[in-house]
Order: sequence, then structure tokens, then C-alpha cells
Amino acid sequence: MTTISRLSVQDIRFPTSRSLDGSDAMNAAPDYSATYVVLHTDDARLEGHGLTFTIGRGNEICVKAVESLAYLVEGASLEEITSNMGEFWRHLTSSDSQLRWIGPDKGAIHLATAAIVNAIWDLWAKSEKKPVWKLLADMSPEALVSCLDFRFVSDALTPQEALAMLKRNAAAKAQREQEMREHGYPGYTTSAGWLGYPDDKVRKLAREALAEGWTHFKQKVGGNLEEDRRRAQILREEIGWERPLMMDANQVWDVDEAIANMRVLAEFDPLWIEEPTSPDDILGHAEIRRRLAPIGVATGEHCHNRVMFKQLLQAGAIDYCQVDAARLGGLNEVIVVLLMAAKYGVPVCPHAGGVGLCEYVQHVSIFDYIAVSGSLEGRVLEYVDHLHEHFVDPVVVRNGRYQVPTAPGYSITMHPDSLARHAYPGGAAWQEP
Ligand SMILES: C[C@H](O)[C@@H](O)[C@@H](O)[C@H](O)C(=O)O
Ligand SMILES: [Mg+2]
Repeated sequence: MTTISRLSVQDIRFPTSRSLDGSDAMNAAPDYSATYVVLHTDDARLEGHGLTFTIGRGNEICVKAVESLAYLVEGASLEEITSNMGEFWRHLTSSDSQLRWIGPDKGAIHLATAAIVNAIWDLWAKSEKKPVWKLLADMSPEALVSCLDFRFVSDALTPQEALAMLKRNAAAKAQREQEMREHGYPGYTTSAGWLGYPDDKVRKLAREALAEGWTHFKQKVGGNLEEDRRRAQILREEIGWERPLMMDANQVWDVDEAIANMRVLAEFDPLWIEEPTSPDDILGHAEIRRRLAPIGVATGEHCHNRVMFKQLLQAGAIDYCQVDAARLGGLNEVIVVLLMAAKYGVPVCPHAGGVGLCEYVQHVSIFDYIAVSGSLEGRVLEYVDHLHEHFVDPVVVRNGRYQVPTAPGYSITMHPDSLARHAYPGGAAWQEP
């Protein structure tokens, strides 16, 4: 038996705003940050690591929220948790009504939940000596369903339906796993298109990404429309018209504004417009989708729970579901969304623009292909080229495709010296001018 003896949490921040990596129309100068959780156990060789992605001072709140939730896992045994993961997830999200009140299932408390829940999955996978995607892919449909909480979504997807979907896909799992191991999962890069980059940098990075084998590119829009057009022109000059170009407005527009601006940017043939308006505006997304077709609508990085994803799907509001591994309450809730998206026939293209998110979502997409959707059609996994060097098992991308991770766990463990250097405010990275 493995007992979780203690939870520790650290405020880790990277000064990415200095180079405007990650910048967009809403977040002009983000410092990519992580509320970083370690579950210590009575076995000194076994720890579970997890993080939630925030920007700079957002960590102040998330660290506190993790501290408040810690008592719900400290002292529990891993076996006790994993023998009924669905029930445990509900315990973590609902049993303390004082903490639930500041959610429910949204905001800082839910981000904190994600860090803890993902650390449990990391611990579980490490104890089984498997990468998380493989732990999931090897589970029986019954075992997987028992990890999930269908509360508030059973009108759209029942546990029985989920079971039937997983069973239908089970026969060809081994074949799809082999395919993933041989060819990897298709990706797209956002790294050439950050809003704060000067034109010559956009051009240079697009050229380099093309040479590396990337086939899909995303640019930020939503600043000044003429500047958006200029950058789109540069990208089209570099990548041609055959390769898909996606656009991301990061929520800055009202509904009508989004439609008007995208009608102008339509000349660059974007595959999708991402976060065209407020992430909470389900009917607004549906309206934008209806009026902008065939340009697709994508959203999800700020969609805070399975209930909202349910409504986006029910309302026919999205063409691409951009689930975020640390915005939802960890992997359990992510899997519920994968299943709902598969039922509604909407491809899942997870969000990965942040620190550690690429590391997480490679497991999500590979598992989705093997066991849930069984399809690669319309699916590309985001990649951003930042901060991977801080991870013990960083993502490996070849020719624009994510290679299957093989190390045990959720790939989210950071090097101890990276943690020490980027601890805020004391770390060396924050002492330099
Ligand atoms: C502040 C961040 O870099 C965002 O711009 C990023 O997550 C982005 O929306 C994305 O889609 O990758
Ligand atoms: Mg985005």
C-alpha cells in the first residue's frame, strides 16, 4: 500500500514576458507560470507531480487554493483513491461545501483541483510503471468509466453510452496504439504567430517551422486589424495556401465584431477562429459559427468544466473542442469531455499554449485516438516551442508529429534545479534584471 503522506506546492514562474513569448491580444505580456504540486508518499522513491498553468500573479491565488484542498488527499492511500477514482474526484470537488462555494467547478479552486488530480494520475502511472496514456489505454471500458463523474452531463451522455462507445473501440485499440508508436500524433505550431513578435521574427520562425516539417500554423489576431492582415500575409507568403492557417483572437471581440473582423480576415482562408469572443458565451459562439461558416469555430482553453462543454456541443457552437488539461478538474473531467465530443462528432484539438501543457495533452490526444474517438480526421494537437527544457521527460516532436511518450507518469515532472531557479520570488531567474 502507498500512502500520500504530504502535499507540497510551489509558485513557479518563467519570465516569458521579456521576449513576448506567448503574447496575444488579451494577454499582452504573459509570464508562463505553474502552481506546482508534489504528492509525497511513504515510499521515498515514489512521488506524484502535477501542475496547473497560470500567468504570473494568478499563482498567488492558485497556490493558496491548493493549500486549502491538500487535507483531502493527505493521509489517503493510492489504492483507496484508484479503486474508485470517480467517487474520489467527486469527493475532491464537492465534499467541502465551503470551498465548493467559490467554484463550483470553475476558477482558481478548479485550477488547483487540476494540479492535484493530475498529480494523482502521475503517481498512479508511475506506480504502474506506465506513461499515463498507456495506463488509460490498457484499462477495461468498465474500469475507465468508474473513474468518471457524469453528474450534470448525463442528459447528454450516460455511463452506459460511454461504456458502449469504449467497448466498440476496444477491438482495434492495439492496432491504433501501434500506429501511434510508429507515426506519432499530428500537431500544429503556434510559435511563429505570437502577437508581440515583430514581422521579421514571424517570417523567420515560420520558415524554420516549415523546414522542421510543420504543416499547420496558428497566428494571433485581435490587435489592430491591419496588423493582423499584414501578419497573415507574411504567413501565407511563407507557408503557401495549401497548408492550414488558424487564427486565435483570445476573447477580445464582441459577437458582431468577431463576425465583421473575420469576414475581412477570411481572405487568408483560415481553418478556424479560436476564442472569437467571451469563453462563457455559448450562444454567441453558435451565432458566430453559423454566420462565418465555412470558417470553423474553436474554443475550450477557458471552458472551465464539462457542463459548459456539454452546452457548447448541444448548441452546435463549435467545430473544434480545445480541452485544456489543467483548466478542467484534471484528467477525469477531460475524459468525460473526450467522450461527449466523440458522441457529438466534434474533433478534440487540445489547447497547449502554456508551460507543461504540451507535456500533458500528448497523453490526452494519444489516448483519445486509441480508445475514444478512433479518428485523426480534423485533429491536430497544439505545440508551442517554449520551456520544454525544464521537464525531465519533455515532449519529442519529429516532422510536426508528437512522438509517443514512453517514460512512466504524466511527463510533467520538472528538474529540481529548474524549480529552484524559477521559484517566485526568491529564485535566481527573478533576481536577474
Ligand atoms: C497567454 C497564452 O500564451 C495564450 O495566448 C495561449 O494559451 C493561446 O491562446 C493558445 O491557444 O495557445
Ligand atoms: Mg488560444
